[in-house]
Amino acid sequence: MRSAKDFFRPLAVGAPAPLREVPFRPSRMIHFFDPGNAKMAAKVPALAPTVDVLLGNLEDAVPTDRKEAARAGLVAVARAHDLGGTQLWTRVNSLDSPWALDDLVTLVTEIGDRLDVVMVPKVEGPQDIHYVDRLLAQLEARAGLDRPVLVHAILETAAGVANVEAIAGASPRMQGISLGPADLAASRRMKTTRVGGGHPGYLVREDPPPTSGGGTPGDMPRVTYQQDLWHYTIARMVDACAAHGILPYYGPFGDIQDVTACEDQFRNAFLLGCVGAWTLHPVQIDIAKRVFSPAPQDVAWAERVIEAMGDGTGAVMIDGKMQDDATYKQCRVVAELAAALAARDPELAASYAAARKAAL
Ligand SMILES: CC(C)(COP(=O)(O)OP(=O)(O)OC[C@H]1O[C@@H](n2cnc3c(N)ncnc32)[C@H](O)[C@@H]1OP(=O)(O)O)[C@@H](O)C(=O)NCCC(=O)NCCSC(=O)C[C@](C)(O)C(=O)O
Ligand SMILES: [Mg+2]
Repeated sequence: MRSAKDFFRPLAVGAPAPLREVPFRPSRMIHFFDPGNAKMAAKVPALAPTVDVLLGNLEDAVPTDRKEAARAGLVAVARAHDLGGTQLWTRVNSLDSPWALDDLVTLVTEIGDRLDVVMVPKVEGPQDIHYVDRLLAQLEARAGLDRPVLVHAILETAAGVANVEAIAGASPRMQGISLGPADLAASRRMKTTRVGGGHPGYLVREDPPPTSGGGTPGDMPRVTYQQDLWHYTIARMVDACAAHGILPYYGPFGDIQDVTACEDQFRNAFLLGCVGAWTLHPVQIDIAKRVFSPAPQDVAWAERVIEAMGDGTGAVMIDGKMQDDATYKQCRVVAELAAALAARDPELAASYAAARKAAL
């Protein structure tokens, strides 16, 4: 553990100073593409204005014999296109793989000035972040970068979940954490075979009605309620991130055709505190945009409460509901998120303005 007084010191001579706060930039969807797939890479200029984050994926889903092509493809994409306000992230290969070192060395020295965040898969504890932290500092110094590349961890091992608080606070570079439900399920020896989402077998059944003679509880029709396999992990991840001032994300939803269940999973994560999710296919982009942007009527309500609460202390009644210092804080979360998103999304800004007008 570094001493508190050294925490914000650069880890290499000539490396840029670490940031004191994670800048809040819209990241409702982290859109995955394979930079070694020429057809997908060709879509980058058209995709960029439609997403908050474009992520060149080098890890799982890129076959072994195309790892180098994916890395080279990402360098080419970053050099060829100006992505405007859209962030460029990458997911490098896992730290125990034969590719991770070259991924980091090549990307930071060749396109470090274009790269906002490096996503590190299969993080098991703070030691993984410390390794990447020092290496990035050395590479930033070599590349002459004037701002640090941030780090995002994927929570996809049982050890990673057990250490999530320490991972979140391991470095000032930590930008956020995403759930990695597929690898996490395997690591935990869960018996699912999916990427995120629920499972019909994970349920609670209502109590049997009182028996009056015949029949056993096993014979009676009873309603069942499917439960959320990921609730515990997401809630824990959100707390770890919030406690350390970094951002939590849902991660991927693999049933591309089931847009309804995707929206449900994304919305649960949004309500619990996540700021975005991964989009694996273009059909998921608008879902994430819709879900991770506060609804116009919620924003209008939040602004009304903020106005009525003045300096944010005391208690008032609005439409039969008590408002006080704590509801004021919740409303500020919603209103501040809406303002940050609207600054980058004129369509959203217009829908907020219309709801504000209707609420007058
Ligand atoms: C699922 C796949 C194979 C279906 O790809 P497809 O071509 O079969 O689908 P399609 O519906 O036929 O595609 C329609 C059009 O969209 C294009 N397209 C399709 N996807 C994209 C995309 N992402 N970005 C840009 N364009 C895309 C595709 O090229 C096609 O273009 P066309 O109309 O011109 O022919 C494809 O969407 C894909 O490869 N997506 C990314 C998969 C990926 O990155 N997986 C890894 C992340 S999840 C993960 O790693 C787990 C985790 C965290 O680690 C853990 O839980 O452990
Ligand atoms: Mg994974």
